[in-house]
Amino acid sequence: MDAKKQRIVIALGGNALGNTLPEQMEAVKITAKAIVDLIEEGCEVIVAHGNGPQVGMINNAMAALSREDSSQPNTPLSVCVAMSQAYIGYDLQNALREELYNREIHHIPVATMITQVRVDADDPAFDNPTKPIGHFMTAEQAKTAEEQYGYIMREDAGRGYRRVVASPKPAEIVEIGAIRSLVDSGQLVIACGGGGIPVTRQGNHLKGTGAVIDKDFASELLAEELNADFLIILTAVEKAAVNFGKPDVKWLDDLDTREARRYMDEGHFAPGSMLPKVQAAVKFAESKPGRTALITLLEKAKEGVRGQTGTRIHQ
Ligand SMILES: Nc1ncnc2c1ncn2[C@@H]1O[C@H](COP(=O)(O)OP(=O)(O)O)[C@@H](O)[C@H]1O
Ligand SMILES: NC(=O)OP(=O)(O)O
Repeated sequence: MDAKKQRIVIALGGNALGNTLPEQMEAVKITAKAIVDLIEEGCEVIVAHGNGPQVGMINNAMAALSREDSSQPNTPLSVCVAMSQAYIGYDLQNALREELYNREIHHIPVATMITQVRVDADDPAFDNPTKPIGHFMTAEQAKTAEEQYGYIMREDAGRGYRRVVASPKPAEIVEIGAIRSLVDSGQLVIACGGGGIPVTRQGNHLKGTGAVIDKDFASELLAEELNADFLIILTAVEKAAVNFGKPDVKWLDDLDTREARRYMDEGHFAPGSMLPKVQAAVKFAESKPGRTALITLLEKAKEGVRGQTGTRIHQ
């Protein structure tokens, strides 16, 4: 009998998708290779992804349209998240299909699930926007965006200014039943894109809400719900570090959740970038014995699964 396949939820970060339309079309080719490598290793893979640059771009375009044409009401941020899921899912599923075919793998259909994620209407995050979206701006451009459009702008880790929006925690993946059916039938599923379309429940009605959920937390919930063995967060660094950016930087290979919590308390992981990844990794590792989270570079995913690199977080 075949050994049980390792079930892996992969969370793709910004470098897996690029910042512009042409960049994304190129980036997804490399991303698809890394994902299909894992399938060839014998893993069952579910793909989730971010949308920060894309949802900002879509939101700006829709706002410009409504400024030009007063008959066009502005598009809610939740609808922009839905648009970003479809746009990114389109590029990713095309690239994955092509890569599977290039390797003569014809039996795995690829599907993108438009995914709604319920959040709590009373989540305190609605009163404290923290999630950076869109492109980076200079201080001058940021001031103009604040004055002209009422955006809330924040400096982002020495890289420039970005708009920030509310980022409530994911409470429930609405389409989890459909996702599970597709995954269990052997399909390669892209789900919870951009953290999921944020909705609140009003009786039977799900109402879109103006926020962008962190894809690290949504991917963690997806991994728990699908009873995954592994949560892999693919980003722009091979490992998480303590004393990041300092001369005495120490790259982390293997951490138990107590050590990870200690490093978080000591402030080693930047909020809005590495901190949510480590928080999501710890939550997943503590959700059930045997579950492991891995943070590594997109290009190192295969070596990471083999235990050869990345930061592994376990109980
Ligand atoms: N302690 C740390 N160890 C490693 N990287 C860190 C740390 N703190 C902050 N970072 C930064 O976090 C970045 C990853 O976060 P982010 O750019 O938000 O990722 P993504 O878009 O892939 O979700 C890394 O590229 C690195 O610059
Ligand atoms: N939604 C989200 O977390 O997007 P990024 O990963 O691009 O920040």
